[in-house]
Order: sequence, then structure tokens, then C-alpha cells
Amino acid sequence: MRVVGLTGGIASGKSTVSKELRDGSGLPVVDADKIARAALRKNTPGYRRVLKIFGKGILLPDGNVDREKLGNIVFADSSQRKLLDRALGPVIARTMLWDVLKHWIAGTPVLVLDVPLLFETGMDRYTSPVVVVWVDADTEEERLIARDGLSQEQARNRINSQRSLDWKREKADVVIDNSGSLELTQQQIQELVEKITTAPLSWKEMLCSRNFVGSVVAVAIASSLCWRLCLKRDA
Ligand SMILES: CC(C)(COP(=O)(O)OP(=O)(O)OC[C@H]1O[C@@H](n2cnc3c(N)ncnc32)[C@H](O)[C@@H]1O)[C@@H](O)C(=O)NCCC(=O)NCCS
Ligand SMILES: Nc1ncnc2c1ncn2[C@@H]1O[C@H](COP(=O)(O)OP(=O)(O)OP(=O)(O)O)[C@@H](O)[C@H]1O
Repeated sequence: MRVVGLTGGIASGKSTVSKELRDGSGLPVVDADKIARAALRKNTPGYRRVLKIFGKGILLPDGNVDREKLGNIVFADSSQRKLLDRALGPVIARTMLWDVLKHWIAGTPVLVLDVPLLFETGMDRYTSPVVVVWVDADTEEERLIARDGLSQEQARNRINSQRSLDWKREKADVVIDNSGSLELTQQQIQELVEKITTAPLSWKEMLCSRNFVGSVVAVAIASSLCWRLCLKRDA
């Protein structure tokens, strides 16, 4: 299975690109933001861990987490953000790993992991190619403010809580420049789809392929059975 890493900055257009990959090209996508949202749902283990750290002050009257309030706390103070990351990170990682495994067992040929913190968590080591959705800094700030109705300070806090987009761009295998129109982005997505669905598998991808691992396991089981039979016959 080819596992493609999709990342970028906050509001750089990851969801726009991953929606197109999923709905337009039929590629399965594991969405880390969606998993993170589920991990914070009321009365889940993640919710309880977060509540223990931040207290009931982050709750809405109905008992759900006030995401805006929690966001304002963690994006303004990196030590608070690290506490949140430590509480939710393992839950998110476990669910993602399980989702990837399910796709591997089902024989999915190409899987996209949409992970905002792909580099920050070191997950980029397990994905190839790594695709960075890039926009220039002014456009990123403008789109974030327009989408979420944030002040400039709130937007800057959120942007600064991640590695810079230019840093991520340097580390990318493929860059999608989303600073222009959606049509221009669309063309780049088509090129990406062509690349990830037709390029030959690397030796690492082959070693991790379901057929290869299946064959190794089958050979191991068969040899162990033969070995036991031989031992029994000799005894
Ligand atoms: C702080 C929370 C409650 C704010 O919720 P809100 O609805 O305002 O934002 P949303 O979840 O849609 O995230 C928007 C974007 O913020 C950025 N972001 C989210 N969490 C983090 C973080 N811990 N560090 C840096 N950037 C982050 C990502 O680019 C993400 O795409 C929420 O982001 C959260 O629970 N974050 C911790 C979980 C996490 O690490 N998510 C990222 C998955 S890799
Ligand atoms: N090429 C584009 N032209 C104009 N607007 C765009 C373009 N691409 C994305 N947008 C808009 O910019 C905003 C951010 O895009 P999107 O939600 O896809 O970013 P994201 O990287 O997934 O954000 P987050 O990190 O918060 O999850 C959205 O309102 C989206 O509609």
C-alpha cells in the first residue's frame, strides 16, 4: 500500500485538497482533524483526560468542550498546547494506526493521510510522497481570518503554533501551491493523482505490501509446521 502524507499550514487548503482527492478521485483519506474531533467528544477517554488537565472551565453548558475557548488557551501558550498534545496525541495516533491497518488488510492500493502536524509528529517518515499544500503567508492569514472569524492576533497565534509553511515546503516531495484560484489548484491535484496512482512501488512499499507480508507469514507458518512434523516423525 502506498501511504501518501498530506500536510500544510493552518488554513493552507489541506481539507480543500483532501476533499478533492476523496470525492473527485475516489482515494480514501484518513483525516487526523476528524479523528482529533472524535477524540474530544463528550465522555470519551480523550475528553476525560483533557478535562483533568484544563478543568470544567473549558466546557459549554451542555458539557461538550468549548473548542473555541480551548483553542484560545492552547494557541496562546505553547506549554498549554503541549499538555493538550500529550493528552490527545496517543489517542489520535492509535486511531490513525488502526485505520491504516484496516485499509492495509482490505488491500487499499493508495491511502492518503491528511495530518496537519505530519512533520511535527515525525509521521512524515512513514509516508511517501509527502505533499505540502502551500500558500503565501498573507493569503494564509487572510483565509484563516475569513473562515473562522478570528482577530489578527488569534490568527497569528494559531499560525505560529506550527512549523512555518516555508519550512514545510523545503521538506516536501510534492508542493501544491494553493495561493491562486481553485482551478489552478485543481490542475495540480490532477497531476498529483496521476503520479501517486501510476508511479511504481518503491522497495519499502513492496516490503510492506499485503502480498509480500502475507507470503512471508505463510512461508513462516508452513516451515514451522514442517519442522514440527519432522521432529514428531524423528521422535
Ligand atoms: C485546540 C482545538 C480544540 C481547537 O479546535 P478548533 O475547532 O478551533 O480547530 P480544529 O480542530 O478545526 O483545528 C484547526 C487547525 O488547527 C491546527 N491545530 C490543531 N491542533 C493543533 C496543535 N495541537 N498544534 C498546532 N496546530 C494545531 C491544525 O492545522 C488544524 O487543522 C483542536 O484543534 C484540538 O483539539 N487540537 C488538538 C488535537 C490535535 O493535535 N489536532 C491536530 C491533529 S494532527
Ligand atoms: N484556492 C483557494 N482560493 C480561495 N479560497 C480557498 C482556496 N483554497 C482554500 N480556500 C478557502 O480557504 C479556507 C481554508 O481552507 P481549508 O479549510 O481547506 O484549509 P485547511 O488547511 O484544511 O485548514 P485547517 O488547518 O484549519 O484544517 C477555506 O475557507 C477554503 O474555502
